[in-house]
Parts: sequence; C-alpha cells; structure tokens
Amino acid sequence: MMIVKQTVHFGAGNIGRGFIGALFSKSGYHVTFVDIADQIINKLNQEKSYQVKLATEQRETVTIENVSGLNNMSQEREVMEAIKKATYLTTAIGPDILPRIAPLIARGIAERVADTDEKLYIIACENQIGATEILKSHIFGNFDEETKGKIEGRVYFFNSAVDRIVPIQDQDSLDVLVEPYYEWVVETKEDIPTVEGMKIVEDLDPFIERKLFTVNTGHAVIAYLGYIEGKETIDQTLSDEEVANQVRKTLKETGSYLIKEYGLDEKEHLNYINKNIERFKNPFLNDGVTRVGRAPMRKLGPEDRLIRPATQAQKAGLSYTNLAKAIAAALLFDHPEDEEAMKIQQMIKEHGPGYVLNTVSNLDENSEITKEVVRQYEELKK
Ligand SMILES: NC(=O)c1ccc[n+]([C@@H]2O[C@H](COP(=O)([O-])OP(=O)(O)OC[C@H]3O[C@@H](n4cnc5c(N)ncnc54)[C@H](O)[C@@H]3O)[C@@H](O)[C@H]2O)c1
Ligand SMILES: O=P(O)(O)OC[C@@H](O)[C@@H](O)[C@H](O)[C@H](O)CO
Repeated sequence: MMIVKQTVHFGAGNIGRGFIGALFSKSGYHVTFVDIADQIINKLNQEKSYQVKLATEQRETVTIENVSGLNNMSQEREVMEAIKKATYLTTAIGPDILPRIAPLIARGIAERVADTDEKLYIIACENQIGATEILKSHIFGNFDEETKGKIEGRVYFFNSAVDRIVPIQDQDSLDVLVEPYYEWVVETKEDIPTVEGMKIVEDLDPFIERKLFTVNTGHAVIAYLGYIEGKETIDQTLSDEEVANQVRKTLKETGSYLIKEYGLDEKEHLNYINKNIERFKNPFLNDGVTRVGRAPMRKLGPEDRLIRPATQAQKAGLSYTNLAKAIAAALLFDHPEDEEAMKIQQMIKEHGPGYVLNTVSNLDENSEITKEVVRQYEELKK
C-alpha cells in the first residue's frame, strides 16, 4: 500500500486553495483543509478536487486533487488526528485569527509528540512579519511543561513570505482564479521535505520586507486612493496617471529604505518595482479596492506595510511624505462593510486622526510623521 504524505492547512480561502494547498497537492501530498466555513468544507469532501485558473487571456487551468476538509469548530478530534499524521502544518487565515486556532493545534501537537518522534514543520503563510513566530508563542502558551520539553527536534516553526494575488472568488464554487506569478519563501537551515514552488532561505528579513513594502505598500496606495475616487478595482484605479505616479513615488521611498537596509542592487530593485506595477495592472483579476484595503487597523499597525517603512525611512533620514499620504488615505477608508474601517472612523469622529495614529500605529501624537499625515489627511478630505 502506498502511504500518501499528509499536510494540514488552516484556512481554505483564496491563498489556501489557490496557492499553498495547490502546491502541496502538486507535490504529492493529501491536503486536509481546516476551516470554519461549512459550505467550503462540505464541497471539498463531496467534490474532492477543484480547479485553479490563471488570470491570463488563455485562462490555463490546473486540477487540484487529493483534498478534503474538516471544520475546526465541530470536528476538533478529527483535526487533531490529522495533525498527528501530517508532515507540514500551514496557515493562510489572516494574522489576527492565529491566536484562535492555536489551542486546537497545541492539543494536536501534544498528543502527537507523546506518540511519535516524526518531524512536523509549521509555517504561517500570512502577510505579517514573523507570523509563524507569533503562532508559535500562542501554541506554546497552550502547552503543559511536559509537552514543551518534547518539542525540540520534533516540531519546527519557520517564518515565511507568501506572494500571489488572489482576488475574492465566486462563493458557489471551489475553483480559484489566481495570477500566474507566485513566490513562497521559507526561512530554515533544516533539510526539509521538498514542496514544489517553496524557496528556502537562511534569512527571511530582506525577502519579507521587500515583499510587504513593495507589493503590499503599492497595493495599499492604489486601494485607498481608488476608494476615495469611487473606483471598483485595482487595475481600473491604476489606469489613472496620477495614481500611477503616486504609487511610483511611494515605492521610491520604501525602495530607498530597503536598498539602504539590505544593500539591494538599485537597478534590480527598480526592476522588481516595475514588475509588481505590471502585476497590479492585470485586467483579468478584477481585484476589488475593498479587498486590498481590508482591515485598515491591521494595515496601520506599527510593523505593517505603511507605518514601518515610514518610521524606518525617518530613522534613516530618508523621505516619507508619500508614505504619509498613503497613511492619510487609509484613514479615509470608510467602507461600511469593513469592521476595522468603521472602528477607525468612529475613533476619528470622537478623537481625531492623531489619536488613531497614536493608538493603532503607536506613533507619538506630536511626531513629525503624525503631523505630516494629519496635514495630508486634511488636504485629501477636501
Ligand atoms: N489573497 C491574496 O492575494 C493574498 C496573498 C498573499 C498573502 N495573503 C494572506 O493570506 C492570508 C489569507 O488571505 P486570503 O486572501 O486567503 O483570505 P480568505 O478570507 O480568502 O481566507 C481565509 C479563510 O480563513 C477562514 N477562517 C477565518 N476564521 C477562521 C477560524 N477561526 N478557523 C478556521 N478558519 C477560519 C475563512 O473562512 C476563509 O476561508 C492573509 O494573511 C493574507 O494577508 C493573501
Ligand atoms: O491580504 P492583505 O489584507 O494583507 O493585503 C491585501 C493585498 O495587498 C494582498 O492580499 C496581496 O494581494 C498579496 O499580498 C499579494 O501577494
């Protein structure tokens, strides 16, 4: 009997099905998706496969097989059993959800390490610096002392950077439309089982900062300016020359910081910026400004795509006025269906924008960055 390699992936959404789960399936793994959405889980178990469609003129399609689903609310025991058999455990669930799934993962691991020395590799695939480290600390918070003593050499935690634009999908189907480009970078010095498309590096910092502060900063600029202008999609917004210029100016600021911090080659970095601007123009993706702008409290966090490059640029004596404009635009994102946007609007109404920058972004209310953002906020509001 052939033993199929097993992997467990938390979050059967866009990145889960359209990217990470698909790579594992292509690498010969059976993928058990874990999610709270019954509709997706039931479909995975009934249909046992789905299609990943490329957002190109030809719409090339790949069939993803060897997949099933579990609900982590109603099938805790089954999820723990899946964790006990897996080689990898990955997540693409949203950084804020990681603490919620940690207790069940910890229970699965506790039973596993009591039973076997087989190695388990855990990788959070989220747009956040050190996401796996964060997940690890929540998992460890749920271990007893005996389990903690059994982790070394058995369970490994690797940070990663994950890059593929996957827009919101038609909810009636498991199929996923994705852009052709992808990059998945994992930080480890261990010799780990091969997964097609996984790139291993010893130091993730330059990769995750380059990705977050180019792809995601650029994306955020387009989303928030597009939203203000009443645009629907990223490519539609970017066809406005003024927005395109603003994206370039902002990525020049993040680029100056990245080049200085990591000794990147200036020409190569400019090529990287240009390549990403081309990705944003993809007319087949139909990627909404409200998806890309989603969760602005997270995006205005001190370590995220707007604030960190601005504070780092300031520290390095570099320009940050275009980043300040992007932050100001984020403060104007008042999409009624976005809970975080609504919270920010309420805070602005009660205490003003400086208060948001202080409480959400950890900026001093009298700092130069805060003053510049507030000035640009008042300008944009006109
Ligand atoms: N979509 C992209 O273009 C993209 C690209 C790179 C990275 N990312 C990152 O990947 C992560 C996932 O993004 P996405 O676009 O796939 O989001 P998504 O909303 O499509 O998928 C998230 C999935 O998690 C599930 N979920 C939510 N709460 C849960 C819980 N408590 N337990 C189990 N499942 C739960 C949801 O039902 C959903 O299926 C985020 O961190 C995002 O920043 C997204
Ligand atoms: O997923 P978020 O909310 O952190 O950011 C929105 C988009 O910028 C993001 O999903 C990109 O599409 C993705 O990071 C591309 O790799």
